[in-house]
Amino acid sequence: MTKTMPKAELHCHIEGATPPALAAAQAKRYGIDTSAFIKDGQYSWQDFTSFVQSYDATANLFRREEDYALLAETYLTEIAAAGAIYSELIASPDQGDAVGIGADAYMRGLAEGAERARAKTGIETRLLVVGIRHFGPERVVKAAEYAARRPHPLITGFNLAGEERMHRVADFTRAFDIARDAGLGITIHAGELSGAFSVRDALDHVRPSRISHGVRAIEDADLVKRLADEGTVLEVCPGSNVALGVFKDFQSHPLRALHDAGVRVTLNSDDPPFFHTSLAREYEVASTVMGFSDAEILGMTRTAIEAAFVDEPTRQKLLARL
Ligand SMILES: Nc1ncnc2[nH]cnc12
Ligand SMILES: [Zn+2]
Repeated sequence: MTKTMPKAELHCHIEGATPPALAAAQAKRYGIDTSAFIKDGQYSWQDFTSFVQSYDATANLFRREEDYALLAETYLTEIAAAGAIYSELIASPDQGDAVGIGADAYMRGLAEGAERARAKTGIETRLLVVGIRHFGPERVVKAAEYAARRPHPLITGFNLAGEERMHRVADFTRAFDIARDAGLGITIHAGELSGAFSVRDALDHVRPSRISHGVRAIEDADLVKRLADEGTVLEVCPGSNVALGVFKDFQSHPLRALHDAGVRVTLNSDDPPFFHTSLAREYEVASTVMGFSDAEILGMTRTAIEAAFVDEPTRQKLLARL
């Protein structure tokens, strides 16, 4: 029974967590037509490329610092009500620039929302600055330089997301070196749309403590062993993987195989309403469809908090709540 279990999430894109009802309210506020990407109250897309287009169109519905506070407060309050005690949100300074308020106001808004949710529910939140792979290495370096300035105390990590099939991981080593040298936690999207090679490249060139997805590593037994030996934590999103067709269904998903091979795995929602899921549903599916015991699932939550990009006192406080 996972409903009342404590939960933690390391991999959720904040704009990708926008409830369609909130998207509709924002669209009304700004007089934006959403019929191209919201149909019958659901986000509409067919493949990863059109998912990114819907994602970007939704992201553009948030235009003021207060909008971002509302978005973060709404999502964090929702998952706290489902038992989440910790959340890391993937946030893009490029998006703050795209809507014209700049990265600082964008991050301040998200942090304000996180603070409101914490005051109401106790949920602890951190923000991960993300570089967008299909914007190219130079723009990702700029995102890393922004994060390296440590512009907000809640910003504790750096990630790379976007179109995994563009460029090579090696093209982004400078961005990750800048982020790592600034003391930020390092994670990277790999092994989702591209195969095992992209996970190996991530380990070789970026040396992350975590990988967003990483699940295609299952195609290479030696790589699975390497992940287990090195203790790299995978931020696995089964609902996202099935929705995007990375695996055809939950029964074919390698979460059980990775877990039983000793790889440290966690449960995450990625872009929950886009993939018709939620953090609570990921926990429920892990239990009722993938057959994980309550103890195994609690272990995944523990792993998430052990791998969280937080200070030690906060980590200990969170571990004490498990
Ligand atoms: N699943 C995903 N993969 C890569 N980039 C993303 N941005 C938002 N969701 C993503
Ligand atoms: Zn993701």
